[in-house]
Amino acid sequence: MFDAILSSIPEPDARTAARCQELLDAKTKPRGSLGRLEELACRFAALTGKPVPPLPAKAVVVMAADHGVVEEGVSAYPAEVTGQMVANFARGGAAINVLARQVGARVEVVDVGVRYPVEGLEGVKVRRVGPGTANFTRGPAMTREQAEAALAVGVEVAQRLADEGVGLVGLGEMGIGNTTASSALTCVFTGLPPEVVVGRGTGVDDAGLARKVEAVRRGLEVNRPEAARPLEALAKVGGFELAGLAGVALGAASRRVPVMMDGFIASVAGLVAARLCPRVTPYLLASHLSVEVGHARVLEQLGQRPLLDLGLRLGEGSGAALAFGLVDAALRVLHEMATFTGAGVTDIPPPVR
Ligand SMILES: Cc1cc2ncn([C@H]3O[C@H](COP(=O)(O)O)[C@@H](O)[C@H]3O)c2cc1C
Ligand SMILES: O=C(O)c1cccnc1
Repeated sequence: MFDAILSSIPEPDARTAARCQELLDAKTKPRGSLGRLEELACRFAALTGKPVPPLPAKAVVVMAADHGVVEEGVSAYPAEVTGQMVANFARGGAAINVLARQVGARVEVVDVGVRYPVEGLEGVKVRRVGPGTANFTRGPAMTREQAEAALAVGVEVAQRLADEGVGLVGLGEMGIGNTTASSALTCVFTGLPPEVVVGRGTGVDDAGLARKVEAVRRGLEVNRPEAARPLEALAKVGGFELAGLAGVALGAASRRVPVMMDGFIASVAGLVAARLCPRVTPYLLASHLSVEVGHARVLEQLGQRPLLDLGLRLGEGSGAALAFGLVDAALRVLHEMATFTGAGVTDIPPPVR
Protein backbone atom coordinates (compact mmCIF):
# COMPACT_ATOMS: atom_id res chain seq x y z
CA MET A 1 0.00 0.00 0.00
CA PHE A 2 2.77 2.44 0.94
CA ASP A 3 5.37 1.09 -1.46
CA ALA A 4 5.11 4.05 -3.84
CA ILE A 5 5.61 6.56 -1.01
CA LEU A 6 8.38 4.60 0.63
CA SER A 7 10.46 4.28 -2.50
CA SER A 8 9.88 7.96 -3.34
CA ILE A 9 11.68 9.31 -0.24
CA PRO A 10 14.83 10.98 -1.60
CA GLU A 11 18.24 10.41 0.01
CA PRO A 12 19.82 13.44 1.70
CA ASP A 13 22.22 15.25 -0.61
CA ALA A 14 25.69 15.28 0.96
CA ARG A 15 27.16 17.61 -1.70
CA THR A 16 24.57 20.29 -0.95
CA ALA A 17 25.28 19.93 2.78
CA ALA A 18 29.01 20.43 2.10
CA ARG A 19 28.24 23.54 0.04
CA CYS A 20 26.14 24.88 2.92
CA GLN A 21 29.05 24.32 5.32
CA GLU A 22 31.38 26.24 2.97
CA LEU A 23 28.95 29.16 2.98
CA LEU A 24 28.80 29.05 6.80
CA ASP A 25 32.59 28.94 7.00
CA ALA A 26 32.75 32.18 4.97
CA LYS A 27 30.63 34.03 7.59
CA THR A 28 32.23 36.38 10.13
CA LYS A 29 32.77 33.89 12.97
CA PRO A 30 35.33 31.29 13.91
CA ARG A 31 34.67 28.13 11.94
CA GLY A 32 32.11 25.87 13.56
CA SER A 33 31.39 28.36 16.36
CA LEU A 34 27.63 28.25 15.86
CA GLY A 35 27.81 24.58 16.78
CA ARG A 36 24.60 22.67 16.34
CA LEU A 37 22.94 25.54 14.52
CA GLU A 38 25.45 24.93 11.74
CA GLU A 39 24.63 21.23 11.76
CA LEU A 40 20.95 22.08 11.57
CA ALA A 41 21.43 24.39 8.59
CA CYS A 42 23.48 21.76 6.75
CA ARG A 43 20.90 19.08 7.53
CA PHE A 44 18.20 21.29 6.01
CA ALA A 45 20.37 21.83 2.96
CA ALA A 46 20.89 18.08 2.55
CA LEU A 47 17.20 17.27 2.96
CA THR A 48 15.78 20.06 0.81
CA GLY A 49 18.54 19.92 -1.81
CA LYS A 50 19.11 23.70 -1.47
CA PRO A 51 22.45 25.08 -0.17
CA VAL A 52 20.63 28.13 1.25
CA PRO A 53 17.17 26.81 2.16
CA PRO A 54 14.44 29.45 2.53
CA LEU A 55 12.93 29.91 5.99
CA PRO A 56 10.16 27.31 5.87
CA ALA A 57 6.44 27.76 6.46
CA LYS A 58 5.76 25.63 9.52
CA ALA A 59 2.94 23.45 10.83
CA VAL A 60 2.44 21.25 13.87
CA VAL A 61 0.13 18.30 13.24
CA VAL A 62 -1.65 17.29 16.44
CA MET A 63 -3.16 13.82 16.08
CA ALA A 64 -5.69 12.94 18.79
CA ALA A 65 -7.02 9.51 19.79
CA ASP A 66 -7.94 7.40 22.80
CA HIS A 67 -6.63 4.19 24.29
CA GLY A 68 -8.53 1.19 25.63
CA VAL A 69 -5.68 0.46 28.02
CA VAL A 70 -6.79 3.46 30.12
CA GLU A 71 -9.20 0.97 31.78
CA GLU A 72 -6.17 -0.43 33.58
CA GLY A 73 -5.65 2.79 35.56
CA VAL A 74 -2.48 3.86 33.70
CA SER A 75 -3.06 7.63 33.46
CA ALA A 76 -3.52 10.34 36.09
CA TYR A 77 -6.38 11.77 33.95
CA PRO A 78 -9.58 10.29 32.48
CA ALA A 79 -10.16 9.57 28.76
CA GLU A 80 -12.71 12.44 28.52
CA VAL A 81 -9.77 14.85 28.61
CA THR A 82 -8.63 13.88 25.09
CA GLY A 83 -11.80 15.22 23.42
CA GLN A 84 -11.96 18.21 25.75
CA MET A 85 -8.38 19.13 24.84
CA VAL A 86 -9.22 18.82 21.13
CA ALA A 87 -11.89 21.47 21.74
CA ASN A 88 -9.28 23.56 23.55
CA PHE A 89 -6.91 23.24 20.54
CA ALA A 90 -9.75 24.35 18.26
CA ARG A 91 -10.27 27.48 20.40
CA GLY A 92 -6.54 28.25 20.44
CA GLY A 93 -6.16 27.97 24.21
CA ALA A 94 -3.76 25.05 24.69
CA ALA A 95 0.01 25.20 25.22
CA ILE A 96 0.65 24.16 21.63
CA ASN A 97 -1.49 27.01 20.29
CA VAL A 98 0.52 29.52 22.32
CA LEU A 99 3.92 28.07 21.42
CA ALA A 100 2.98 27.75 17.74
CA ARG A 101 1.89 31.40 17.66
CA GLN A 102 5.25 32.31 19.19
CA VAL A 103 7.09 30.83 16.18
CA GLY A 104 4.52 31.58 13.46
CA ALA A 105 3.48 27.94 12.93
CA ARG A 106 -0.02 26.75 12.13
CA VAL A 107 -1.64 23.98 14.15
CA GLU A 108 -3.42 21.22 12.27
CA VAL A 109 -5.66 19.18 14.57
CA VAL A 110 -6.81 15.73 13.45
CA ASP A 111 -9.23 13.46 15.32
CA VAL A 112 -8.07 9.95 14.33
CA GLY A 113 -10.07 8.15 17.03
CA VAL A 114 -11.22 10.17 20.02
CA ARG A 115 -13.51 8.19 22.33
CA TYR A 116 -15.60 11.10 23.63
CA PRO A 117 -15.41 13.71 20.87
CA VAL A 118 -16.85 17.20 21.11
CA GLU A 119 -18.85 17.46 17.87
CA GLY A 120 -18.89 20.33 15.40
CA LEU A 121 -15.53 21.90 16.17
CA GLU A 122 -14.34 24.32 13.57
CA GLY A 123 -10.93 23.59 12.09
CA VAL A 124 -10.63 20.02 13.42
CA LYS A 125 -10.19 17.39 10.71
CA VAL A 126 -12.32 14.38 11.59
CA ARG A 127 -10.73 11.17 10.27
CA ARG A 128 -11.82 8.76 13.01
CA VAL A 129 -10.54 5.23 12.47
CA GLY A 130 -12.44 3.94 15.52
CA PRO A 131 -13.76 5.10 18.91
CA GLY A 132 -10.33 4.69 20.52
CA THR A 133 -8.30 1.49 20.48
CA ALA A 134 -9.16 -1.73 22.32
CA ASN A 135 -7.45 -2.56 25.62
CA PHE A 136 -4.20 -4.23 24.52
CA THR A 137 -3.84 -6.19 27.74
CA ARG A 138 -6.66 -8.41 26.42
CA GLY A 139 -5.90 -8.55 22.69
CA PRO A 140 -4.69 -6.36 19.84
CA ALA A 141 -5.28 -2.59 20.16
CA MET A 142 -6.45 -2.43 16.55
CA THR A 143 -6.64 -4.43 13.34
CA ARG A 144 -3.94 -4.26 10.72
CA GLU A 145 -6.48 -2.48 8.46
CA GLN A 146 -7.06 0.18 11.11
CA ALA A 147 -3.31 0.70 11.51
CA GLU A 148 -3.00 1.15 7.74
CA ALA A 149 -5.99 3.51 7.68
CA ALA A 150 -4.48 5.71 10.42
CA LEU A 151 -1.10 5.73 8.64
CA ALA A 152 -2.86 6.77 5.43
CA VAL A 153 -4.56 9.68 7.24
CA GLY A 154 -1.13 10.96 8.29
CA VAL A 155 0.35 10.59 4.81
CA GLU A 156 -2.59 12.49 3.32
CA VAL A 157 -2.37 15.32 5.87
CA ALA A 158 1.41 15.72 5.41
CA GLN A 159 1.26 15.67 1.63
CA ARG A 160 -1.55 18.23 1.62
CA LEU A 161 0.47 20.51 3.92
CA ALA A 162 3.48 20.14 1.61
CA ASP A 163 1.26 21.01 -1.37
CA GLU A 164 0.17 24.12 0.53
CA GLY A 165 3.81 25.19 0.89
CA VAL A 166 4.65 23.93 4.37
CA GLY A 167 8.38 23.19 4.55
CA LEU A 168 8.72 21.95 8.12
CA VAL A 169 6.28 19.71 9.98
CA GLY A 170 6.15 19.11 13.74
CA LEU A 171 4.68 15.95 15.26
CA GLY A 172 2.19 16.58 18.08
CA GLU A 173 -0.34 14.38 19.83
CA MET A 174 -3.11 14.24 22.39
CA GLY A 175 -4.35 10.95 23.79
CA ILE A 176 -4.85 10.04 27.42
CA GLY A 177 -2.99 6.76 27.98
CA ASN A 178 -0.63 7.18 25.07
CA THR A 179 2.58 7.04 27.12
CA THR A 180 1.57 3.44 27.95
CA ALA A 181 1.15 2.48 24.27
CA SER A 182 4.38 4.33 23.45
CA SER A 183 6.19 2.43 26.21
CA ALA A 184 4.96 -0.89 24.82
CA LEU A 185 6.26 0.00 21.33
CA THR A 186 9.55 1.14 22.86
CA CYS A 187 9.94 -2.26 24.52
CA VAL A 188 9.29 -3.93 21.16
CA PHE A 189 11.83 -1.86 19.22
CA THR A 190 14.57 -1.65 21.90
CA GLY A 191 14.17 -5.09 23.47
CA LEU A 192 14.25 -3.39 26.89
CA PRO A 193 11.92 -4.54 29.70
CA PRO A 194 8.90 -2.42 30.76
CA GLU A 195 10.47 -1.42 34.13
CA VAL A 196 13.24 0.43 32.26
CA VAL A 197 11.03 2.14 29.70
CA VAL A 198 7.79 3.06 31.51
CA GLY A 199 7.59 6.54 33.05
CA ARG A 200 4.99 8.61 34.88
CA GLY A 201 3.33 10.27 31.87
CA THR A 202 0.85 12.85 33.15
CA GLY A 203 2.12 12.15 36.67
CA VAL A 204 0.88 8.81 38.01
CA ASP A 205 1.88 7.87 41.57
CA ASP A 206 3.90 4.78 42.47
CA ALA A 207 0.84 2.50 42.38
CA GLY A 208 -0.10 3.92 38.96
CA LEU A 209 3.44 3.36 37.71
CA ALA A 210 3.27 -0.28 38.85
CA ARG A 211 -0.08 -0.72 37.03
CA LYS A 212 1.47 0.79 33.91
CA VAL A 213 4.47 -1.55 33.97
CA GLU A 214 2.12 -4.49 34.47
CA ALA A 215 -0.19 -3.35 31.62
CA VAL A 216 2.76 -3.11 29.22
CA ARG A 217 4.07 -6.48 30.36
CA ARG A 218 0.66 -8.10 29.76
CA GLY A 219 0.25 -6.32 26.43
CA LEU A 220 3.54 -7.79 25.22
CA GLU A 221 2.74 -11.24 26.60
CA VAL A 222 -0.78 -11.42 25.14
CA ASN A 223 0.02 -9.96 21.70
CA ARG A 224 3.65 -11.02 21.15
CA PRO A 225 4.58 -8.09 18.90
CA GLU A 226 7.89 -8.43 17.03
CA ALA A 227 10.36 -5.70 16.06
CA ALA A 228 10.80 -7.35 12.66
CA ARG A 229 7.07 -6.81 11.94
CA PRO A 230 6.59 -3.11 12.68
CA LEU A 231 3.12 -2.71 11.13
CA GLU A 232 1.80 -5.62 13.19
CA ALA A 233 3.51 -4.32 16.33
CA LEU A 234 1.85 -0.93 15.77
CA ALA A 235 -1.55 -2.62 15.40
CA LYS A 236 -1.06 -4.84 18.44
CA VAL A 237 0.10 -2.33 21.06
CA GLY A 238 0.10 1.10 19.36
CA GLY A 239 -2.49 3.82 18.99
CA PHE A 240 -4.32 5.60 16.19
CA GLU A 241 -2.49 8.88 16.82
CA LEU A 242 0.87 7.11 16.87
CA ALA A 243 0.08 5.47 13.54
CA GLY A 244 -1.20 8.78 12.17
CA LEU A 245 2.01 10.56 13.13
CA ALA A 246 4.16 7.81 11.63
CA GLY A 247 2.17 8.45 8.44
CA VAL A 248 2.84 12.20 8.72
CA ALA A 249 6.58 11.49 8.90
CA LEU A 250 6.44 9.27 5.80
CA GLY A 251 4.26 11.70 3.85
CA ALA A 252 6.47 14.67 4.72
CA ALA A 253 9.70 12.87 3.81
CA SER A 254 8.18 11.82 0.48
CA ARG A 255 7.98 15.58 -0.29
CA ARG A 256 11.45 16.41 1.10
CA VAL A 257 9.89 18.11 4.12
CA PRO A 258 11.91 17.70 7.36
CA VAL A 259 10.00 16.43 10.40
CA MET A 260 10.48 17.84 13.92
CA MET A 261 9.63 15.23 16.51
CA ASP A 262 8.36 16.31 19.89
CA GLY A 263 8.85 14.26 23.08
CA PHE A 264 8.56 10.59 23.91
CA ILE A 265 5.29 9.85 22.13
CA ALA A 266 6.01 11.67 18.88
CA SER A 267 9.50 10.15 18.84
CA VAL A 268 8.01 6.67 19.17
CA ALA A 269 5.86 7.52 16.14
CA GLY A 270 9.07 8.57 14.37
CA LEU A 271 10.68 5.28 15.33
CA VAL A 272 7.70 3.34 13.96
CA ALA A 273 8.04 5.24 10.66
CA ALA A 274 11.78 4.50 10.58
CA ARG A 275 11.14 0.79 11.15
CA LEU A 276 8.49 0.75 8.43
CA CYS A 277 10.81 2.62 6.09
CA PRO A 278 14.44 3.30 7.08
CA ARG A 279 14.75 5.96 4.35
CA VAL A 280 12.67 8.31 6.51
CA THR A 281 15.27 8.34 9.30
CA PRO A 282 17.42 11.31 8.17
CA TYR A 283 14.28 13.48 7.91
CA LEU A 284 13.54 13.04 11.63
CA LEU A 285 14.87 15.79 13.89
CA ALA A 286 14.74 15.55 17.71
CA SER A 287 13.50 18.81 19.23
CA HIS A 288 14.04 18.11 22.91
CA LEU A 289 14.63 15.50 25.58
CA SER A 290 11.47 14.68 27.51
CA VAL A 291 11.39 13.89 31.23
CA GLU A 292 9.68 10.60 30.28
CA VAL A 293 12.38 7.98 30.91
CA GLY A 294 11.93 6.00 27.69
CA HIS A 295 12.57 8.98 25.45
CA ALA A 296 16.39 8.81 25.54
CA ARG A 297 16.21 5.14 24.54
CA VAL A 298 14.01 5.95 21.56
CA LEU A 299 16.33 8.72 20.39
CA GLU A 300 19.28 6.36 20.74
CA GLN A 301 17.54 3.96 18.35
CA LEU A 302 17.07 6.81 15.88
CA GLY A 303 20.66 8.03 16.28
CA GLN A 304 19.35 11.47 17.23
CA ARG A 305 20.59 14.05 19.71
CA PRO A 306 17.88 16.40 21.04
CA LEU A 307 18.32 20.13 20.45
CA LEU A 308 16.80 21.25 23.76
CA ASP A 309 16.54 19.93 27.31
CA LEU A 310 13.90 21.98 29.09
CA GLY A 311 12.35 19.44 31.44
CA LEU A 312 9.20 19.27 29.30
CA ARG A 313 6.74 16.39 29.71
CA LEU A 314 3.69 17.68 27.90
CA GLY A 315 3.43 16.47 24.32
CA GLU A 316 1.02 18.24 21.92
CA GLY A 317 4.06 19.14 19.78
CA SER A 318 5.19 21.72 22.35
CA GLY A 319 8.91 20.94 22.12
CA ALA A 320 8.74 20.73 18.33
CA ALA A 321 7.29 24.25 18.14
CA LEU A 322 10.02 25.58 20.43
CA ALA A 323 12.71 24.00 18.24
CA PHE A 324 11.18 25.59 15.12
CA GLY A 325 12.71 28.82 16.44
CA LEU A 326 16.16 27.24 16.28
CA VAL A 327 15.62 26.15 12.68
CA ASP A 328 14.69 29.71 11.72
CA ALA A 329 17.75 31.02 13.59
CA ALA A 330 20.08 28.57 11.82
CA LEU A 331 18.69 29.43 8.39
CA ARG A 332 18.71 33.18 9.06
CA VAL A 333 22.43 32.96 9.73
CA LEU A 334 22.88 31.56 6.23
CA HIS A 335 20.73 34.29 4.69
CA GLU A 336 21.75 37.35 6.65
CA MET A 337 25.24 37.08 8.16
CA ALA A 338 28.04 38.98 6.46
CA THR A 339 31.02 37.15 5.00
CA PHE A 340 34.65 37.86 5.93
CA THR A 341 35.18 39.33 2.46
CA GLY A 342 31.97 41.39 2.44
CA ALA A 343 32.59 42.88 5.88
CA GLY A 344 36.34 43.39 5.45
CA VAL A 345 37.14 41.12 8.37
CA THR A 346 40.39 39.18 8.22
CA ASP A 347 39.60 35.50 7.91
CA ILE A 348 42.59 33.51 9.05
CA PRO A 349 44.98 35.52 11.23
CA PRO A 350 48.47 35.98 9.73
CA PRO A 351 51.13 33.82 11.40
CA VAL A 352 52.72 35.48 14.45
CA ARG A 353 56.49 36.10 14.05
C1 LIG B 1 -4.88 18.45 30.38
C2 LIG B 1 -3.85 17.65 29.61
C3 LIG B 1 -3.27 18.19 28.48
C4 LIG B 1 -2.32 17.46 27.78
N1 LIG B 1 -1.61 17.73 26.68
C5 LIG B 1 -0.83 16.73 26.41
N2 LIG B 1 -0.97 15.74 27.31
C6 LIG B 1 -0.16 14.54 27.32
O1 LIG B 1 -0.58 13.60 28.30
C7 LIG B 1 -1.07 12.39 27.74
C8 LIG B 1 -0.15 11.24 27.99
O2 LIG B 1 0.00 10.93 29.34
P1 LIG B 1 -0.67 9.64 29.97
O3 LIG B 1 -0.15 8.46 29.24
O4 LIG B 1 -0.21 9.68 31.42
O5 LIG B 1 -2.16 9.78 29.86
C9 LIG B 1 -1.18 12.66 26.25
O6 LIG B 1 -2.45 13.13 25.95
C10 LIG B 1 -0.12 13.70 26.04
O7 LIG B 1 -0.23 14.39 24.86
C11 LIG B 1 -1.90 16.17 28.20
C12 LIG B 1 -2.51 15.61 29.33
C13 LIG B 1 -3.47 16.35 30.05
C14 LIG B 1 -4.10 15.74 31.27
O1 LIG C 1 7.34 13.39 26.16
C1 LIG C 1 6.14 13.33 25.88
O2 LIG C 1 5.75 13.28 24.70
C2 LIG C 1 5.12 13.29 26.99
C3 LIG C 1 5.46 13.01 28.28
C4 LIG C 1 4.49 12.97 29.25
C5 LIG C 1 3.18 13.20 28.93
N1 LIG C 1 2.85 13.47 27.68
C6 LIG C 1 3.79 13.52 26.70
